[in-house]
Amino acid sequence: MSLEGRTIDVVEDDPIMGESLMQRLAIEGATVRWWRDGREALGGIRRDAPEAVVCDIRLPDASGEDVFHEIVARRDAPPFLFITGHGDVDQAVRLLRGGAGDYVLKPFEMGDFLKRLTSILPPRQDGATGVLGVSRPMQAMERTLRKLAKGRTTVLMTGETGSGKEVAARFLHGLGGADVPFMAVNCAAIPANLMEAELFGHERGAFTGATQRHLGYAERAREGTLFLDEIGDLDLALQAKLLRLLEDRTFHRVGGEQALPFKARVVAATHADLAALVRDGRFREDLYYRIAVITVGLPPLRERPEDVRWLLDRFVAATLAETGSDLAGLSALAEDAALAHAWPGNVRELRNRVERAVALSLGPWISPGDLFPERWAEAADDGRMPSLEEIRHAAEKRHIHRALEFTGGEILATAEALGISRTTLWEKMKKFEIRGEAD
Ligand SMILES: Nc1ncnc2c1ncn2[C@@H]1O[C@H](COP(=O)(O)OP(=O)(O)OP(=O)(O)O)[C@@H](O)[C@H]1O
Repeated sequence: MSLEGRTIDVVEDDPIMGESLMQRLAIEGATVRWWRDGREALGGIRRDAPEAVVCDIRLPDASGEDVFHEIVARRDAPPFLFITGHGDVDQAVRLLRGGAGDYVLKPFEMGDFLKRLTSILPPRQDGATGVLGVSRPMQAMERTLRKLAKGRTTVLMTGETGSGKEVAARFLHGLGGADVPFMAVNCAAIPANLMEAELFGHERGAFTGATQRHLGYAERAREGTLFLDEIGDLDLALQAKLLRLLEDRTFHRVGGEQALPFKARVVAATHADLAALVRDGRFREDLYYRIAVITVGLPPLRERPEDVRWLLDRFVAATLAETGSDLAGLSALAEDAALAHAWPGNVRELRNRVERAVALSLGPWISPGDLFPERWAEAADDGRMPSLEEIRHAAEKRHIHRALEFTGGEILATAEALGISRTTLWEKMKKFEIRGEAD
């Protein structure tokens, strides 16, 4: 079994050991990131969600055991392969009991190391990832959703507005395969007094104006998905009814006697801090625990620059095709401006900006001013035409970033891929203020 395409983080302070592990794992086809102390490792592993971690037990600022304990407390924690000296074997055995994957004793033979690492890796997921995003956190999220595809476990999607909670819910729904409905209900948009009848339906004559039987969302969802958006805005009385629906998996139409079976999966979404709403008495604690069993967090777009590029490419291509525009595409400077932007409205904002830019750009290339007209208008100086040199530098910088990402930050491989020497690459990285992940 090869390491082709696997994502592995190495936590090692020894430069020689670190470099040789990086090289060997890259040769095996893995995407590798290297962290040199505990603090760096904690941030990096949390952000990147690798499939496995190779970790030295002794680090300058912490022990590998500390790093492991911090990470293992998280859901979907990757397995650890510890590198230990003879003096640390007791500790390594303790770690194994605590759930670490395995350990190798220094000095070790590379073949044995690779075999052990391969054996602790989680099985490959069927089907390609990269539907929701290409960044590591989004790929990890996709893997989680694929695991949840079968069954009816309730899932809570959290994340800032526009980060893609509904898109992720629809993706999960689509994984189910069957041709069943996805019923989306915006709990913030429906008035509280109408919500019960909307959700559970009503019988004829249940109240004034109920001239016919009406099937609610819960019933129309059949064996599909009931997507409850903005669940934090659900009225307290309705929260009690929703809890009963989830506990008993039955419901009554308003004015109905008969208990009807509820067969759908509930996916709830919120951009609010539900735990805080529970503390304020605005959300039932029992319902909170019932729906938060599996919580999937959508990271804000500003924390995943790889997805900014990927989404830009997709949205620009799609919008050009849809509108029949003859624009050449996004300029390198516009992409840089997009990468520097904080995207408070997340993917929704990105999509809107692209659509507006395509509609308004005078071309041939979409400029930073097309994407961010408000900023362009404010800074008169910026309204000038970029020089050829600026365009060339921006393109070079962007391409070096891409190559570094592609090789997992491996300098030699990046230089080779770009057809320049290692020194030239270093010089350019310095000039463009690019920090290598592995330097
Ligand atoms: N991974 C993605 N790929 C393509 N488009 C996406 C992706 N994520 C979000 N979008 C687009 O961004 C917009 C907002 O997405 P979505 O409605 O899923 O966000 P949300 O988190 O549910 O927002 P809100 O909290 O405001 O309801 C939609 O137009 C959607 O098509």
